[in-house]
Amino acid sequence: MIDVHELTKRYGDRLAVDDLTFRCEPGTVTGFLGPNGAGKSTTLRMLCGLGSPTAGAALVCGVPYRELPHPGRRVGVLLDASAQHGGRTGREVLSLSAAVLRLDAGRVDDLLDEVGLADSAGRRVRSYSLGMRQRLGIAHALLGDPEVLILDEPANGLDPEGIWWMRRLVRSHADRGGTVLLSSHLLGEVDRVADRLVIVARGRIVAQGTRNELGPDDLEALFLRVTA
Ligand SMILES: Nc1ncnc2c1ncn2[C@@H]1O[C@H](COP(=O)(O)OP(=O)(O)OP(=O)(O)O)[C@@H](O)[C@H]1O
Repeated sequence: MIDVHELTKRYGDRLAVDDLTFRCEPGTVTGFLGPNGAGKSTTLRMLCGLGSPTAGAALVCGVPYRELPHPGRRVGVLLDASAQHGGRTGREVLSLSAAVLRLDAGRVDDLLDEVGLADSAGRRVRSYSLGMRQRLGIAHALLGDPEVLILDEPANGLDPEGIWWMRRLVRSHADRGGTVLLSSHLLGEVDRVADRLVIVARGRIVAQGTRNELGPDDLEALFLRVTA
């Protein structure tokens, strides 16, 4: 469960997030859409404890992220796939986090396999392509088998097979009762996988609901209309 309530973030005199309220229920995928600079990443960062709200609340599993006793086992986060240390191998990145989460080593190998990095696991991350970093970031998010996934542009850099795989992964996570909040500029992808949409512009929600609730327009037309 994700609960964003009257969430506001101000940087100096710039209002990046302006009084957002929405909820993501277990068993659903929520697509979080908006033009560049709309406030999506700022919102996701606050949900993951990487920034404090100026006002309002960003709750995951009922509490602010920083108050979760075992966050890696509750919430899987992919915000910036390039944030991993370039001098570590893919396997080292996952093994370090697996040790923190007290997972057995087999989990790392299973995930490397699942994300298609088994053959590159011994290579340093600095030699990875963008798509490979993205796959590693996804493996990292899944490591603790969390109920909530918060993913910022997860398809970034993925090849067509990777995008297909990502869509299935997100869908099956929700179908097993998980909660997914997914930010992306790929409207067609979001349209295929999301149960609900939250569209923001200039820090404010300009539309939210299921596709049916949002009317018959195709998503691109709807997006352009509500964000204009
Ligand atoms: N650390 C910061 N200091 C000052 N302003 C910031 C900071 N981070 C973000 N902003 C501003 O907040 C607003 C929202 O930015 P944010 O990165 O959340 O948008 P976004 O919807 O994720 O955009 P994009 O689709 O381009 O990633 C922008 O005007 C941005 O310039």
